[in-house]
Amino acid sequence: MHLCYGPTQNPLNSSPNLPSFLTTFSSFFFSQYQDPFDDRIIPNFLLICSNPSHFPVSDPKRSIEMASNGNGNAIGKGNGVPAGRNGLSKIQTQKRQSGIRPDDGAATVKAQTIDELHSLQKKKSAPTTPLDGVQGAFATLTEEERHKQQLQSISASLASLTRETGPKLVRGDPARQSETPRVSHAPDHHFAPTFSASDSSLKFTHVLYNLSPAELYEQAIKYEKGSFITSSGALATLSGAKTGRSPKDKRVVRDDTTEDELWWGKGSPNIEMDEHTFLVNRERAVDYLNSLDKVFVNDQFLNWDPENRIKVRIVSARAYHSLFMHNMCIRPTPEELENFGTPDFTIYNAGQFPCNRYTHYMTSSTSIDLNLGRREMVILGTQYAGEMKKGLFGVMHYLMPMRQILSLHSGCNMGKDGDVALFFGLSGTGKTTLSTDHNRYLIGDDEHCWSDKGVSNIEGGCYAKCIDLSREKEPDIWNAIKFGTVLENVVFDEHTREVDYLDKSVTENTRAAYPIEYIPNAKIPCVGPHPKNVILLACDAFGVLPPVSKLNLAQTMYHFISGYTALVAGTEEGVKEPRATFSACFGAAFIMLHPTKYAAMLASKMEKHGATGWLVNTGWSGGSYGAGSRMKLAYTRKIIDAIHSGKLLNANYKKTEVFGLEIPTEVEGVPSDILDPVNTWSNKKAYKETLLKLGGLFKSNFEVFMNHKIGKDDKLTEEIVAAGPNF
Ligand SMILES: Nc1ncnc2c1ncn2[C@@H]1O[C@H](COP(=O)(O)OP(=O)(O)OP(=O)(O)O)[C@@H](O)[C@H]1O
Ligand SMILES: O=C([O-])CC(=O)C(=O)O
Ligand SMILES: [Ca+2]
Ligand SMILES: [Mn+2]
Repeated sequence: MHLCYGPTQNPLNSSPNLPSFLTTFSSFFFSQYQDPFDDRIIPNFLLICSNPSHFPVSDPKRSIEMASNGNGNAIGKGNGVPAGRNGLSKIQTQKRQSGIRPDDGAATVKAQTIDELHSLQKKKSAPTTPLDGVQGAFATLTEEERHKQQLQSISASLASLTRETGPKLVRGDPARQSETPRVSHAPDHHFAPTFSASDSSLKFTHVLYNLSPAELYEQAIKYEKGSFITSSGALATLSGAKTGRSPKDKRVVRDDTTEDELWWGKGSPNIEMDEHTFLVNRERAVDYLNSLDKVFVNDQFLNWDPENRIKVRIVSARAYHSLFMHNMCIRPTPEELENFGTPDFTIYNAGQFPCNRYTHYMTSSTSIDLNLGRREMVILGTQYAGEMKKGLFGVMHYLMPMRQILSLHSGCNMGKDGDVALFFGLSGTGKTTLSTDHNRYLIGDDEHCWSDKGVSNIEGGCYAKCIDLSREKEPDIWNAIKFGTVLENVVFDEHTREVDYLDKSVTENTRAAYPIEYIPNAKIPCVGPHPKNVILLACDAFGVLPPVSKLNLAQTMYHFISGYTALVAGTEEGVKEPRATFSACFGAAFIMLHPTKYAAMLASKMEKHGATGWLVNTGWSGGSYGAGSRMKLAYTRKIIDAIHSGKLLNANYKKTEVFGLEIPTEVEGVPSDILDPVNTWSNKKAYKETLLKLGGLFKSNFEVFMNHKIGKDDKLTEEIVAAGPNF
C-alpha cells in the first residue's frame, strides 16, 4: 500500500459559507472541508489506495500457501499417498511435478527449493516496478533503461571533479549476491584504469535508492550499532558524538554572487569559505562515500506549493540518515519519482568521516559546507541528522526570497474555519508542541513559506523534542512515535524496549522524526490561506515577560527582529542550561540575507492581510530559571485557544512598564494573577531589577539594527525602534 492523491471534490461548490480568501486557492487545497470536524480528521485527498498493477495483493499465483504440519491428519489416509507395509506411507523418492509436497498433503508450496520459497515471499513493488501506461519523460523507457539513467545521474552526483571516471555504481543491496553488478559510469569511459583512476573507481558502490522505512529498518538494525526497534515500533538510533547542530562549523561559499547577495559579517550565521576549500571538502566526502560498499540515495521534494517545489537529493552512508530524510522531506509518489530527473540541490552526508583540520577555514573536525552556486552541501564530522534538515532550510531562506516568498522558522496550523496561525520561535520554545493541536489542522511544525497565495509547509514531516514527553500532555506526538518514526538518542529498557522519555543520559535533545501524516489531523497537502495570527514564542528564562501580550505591527517587527528566547539546553552543542539568546527572525542560524529583508516582507504581508501579532512566553513564571518554574503547558494551550477563537482580541488590556506590552486582564482557563508576572514574584525588587536587566539586553542587542532601513521609507524603521523597551 502506498499513499496517493485520491479524487478531489470542489469544496467551493459544496461549502457555500467558506471565507472568500479561499477562492484565491486551487480548490484541491480544501477538499477536507467536507469532513465533520470531529476528533479524527482524515483529509479527503490523502487516501490509502493500492494500485493493483503494483500491488497484486490477491494474486493467487503469488500467494504462499503455508503448509500446516498435518498433526491431525493420519498420513496415508485419504490424502492420495498410497499406504505401504504396516499402514505406513511409502517414502516418496520422486520429485513431484507440483513442487514440495507438504506432509498433510492439503496445501502445496509452489517452490522447488528453499531459495525459491524465499523469493516468493517478496513481490516487486514501486519504486522499482514500472507503472502501467506511464506518461511523462520516461514513458517509453524500459525498466532497465530507467535504472541506468537513474544510476548515471547518481554517478554524476558522486563523481570526483578531479578524476576522469565517476564511481562504479550498482543498484541494490550488496548483501544480496544474486544481484549481478551492472556498471554505470558518468561519463561512460573505457573500463581500463587510466592515470587518473584510483582504486575506488575499480570497485562497486551499491546504491540503495529511496528505500522504504521497512527496508531501512533492516539496514539500520543489521549494520548500524545502536539501532533498535522500540516497544511502540519506532526505530531508536544514536547520532554519535554530536547530539545537536554545530552552527560554528557551518561555512558558506563566498563568491562574486553571494558576496553581494548574502548577509556577511557581525551577527551573520554565514561564515565564509572559498570555492576551492569547498571542493577539497566535497572531494573528501565523495571519496569517503565512494569507498563504501553502499550508499543511500533519497530523491525527494521540499515545499508543498507546487509552483515552488524544490527537488533534493540526499546521499548518505547511514540508514538512519536516509529514514530521517524520508520522514522529513516530501515523499514523491512512484510517478513523481519516475520523472524526477536531476535534482535542484544535493547533500553529501559523510558525517562519520571528519574534515581535515589543516584545511583552510576549518576550526574543528566538523564542517557543514554550503555552496549555493553549485547547489551542493557537504557534511563532514557530524552525524546529527538535523544538520541536513536545517541545511536545506538555509537554502530555502535564499531561494524563496528571490521569488518574493517569505521563508519562516515557524509552525503553522489552521482552524476549521480556515483561520491560519503561525508560531515563530527558537528551538525548544514550543512550535511543534503548540502547532500540534488536536482541535486544528496541522500544516507543519517548523519550516514554512508565505507567498502571495498563502502558506505552505517546506517539509513532509515533524521533528519533535521528546524530553519529558508524556502521553497525557502531548497525545498526538506520543501516538506518532510508532513504526517508521526515527527516535534519536533516547534511552529504553533493554528487554521491554519501553522508552524512558525522562532519561537524559545521552542528551537533553532527544528527538522524534515522523511523517506529518502520523498526526491524525494533518492538512494534506500542507498548504493554507494567509495567516490571521502571528504568534511569537519566547521561552523567557528570566520569568519577566507576560504569558501573553497583544502586539501592534511595530512591536511585532521589533520582537521578530530581536528573536529573543532562553535557548533550551541541547539543540545546539555546548549549551547546558537555559540562557538568554537573541536570534534575528527567530532563526538567525538559518537565514541567508540580512534580517531586515525578511522583516520587511513579514511587515508588508501582515499589514496586507490584517494579521495580528502576539508574544507568548512559554518559559518561566514566578521567578527566573532556578527560582520560578516553567509555564504550565495547559495554561499556554488555553492562551493559544483564546487567540485562535478571537476572544483574546477583544479582551480588556493594560500596558506593562518597561516593555510597554498590552496584557489581557483575563484569559479563560488561566489564573488571572499569573497574567501580569509582577504578581507571581515574591520579591518585587528582584522582579524590577530583572525586568530592567532584560530590557537592557534587548536594547544592546537591537543596536546593530538601528541604522538599517526596514521597508521603503524611514517611518516603519522609526516606529520599530520606538516599539522596544523604554526606560
Ligand atoms: N508552556 C509550554 N509551552 C510550550 N512548550 C512547553 C511548555 N512547557 C514545557 N514545554 C516543553 O517545551 C518543549 C517545546 O519543544 P518544541 O519541540 O515544541 O520546540 P520547537 O519550537 O518546535 O523547537 P525546534 O525548532 O528545535 O524543533 C517541549 O518539550 C514541551 O513539552
Ligand atoms: O535543527 C534542529 O536540530 C532542531 C530544530 O528544529 C531547531 O534547532 O530549530
Ligand atoms: Ca520542532
Ligand atoms: Mn526548528
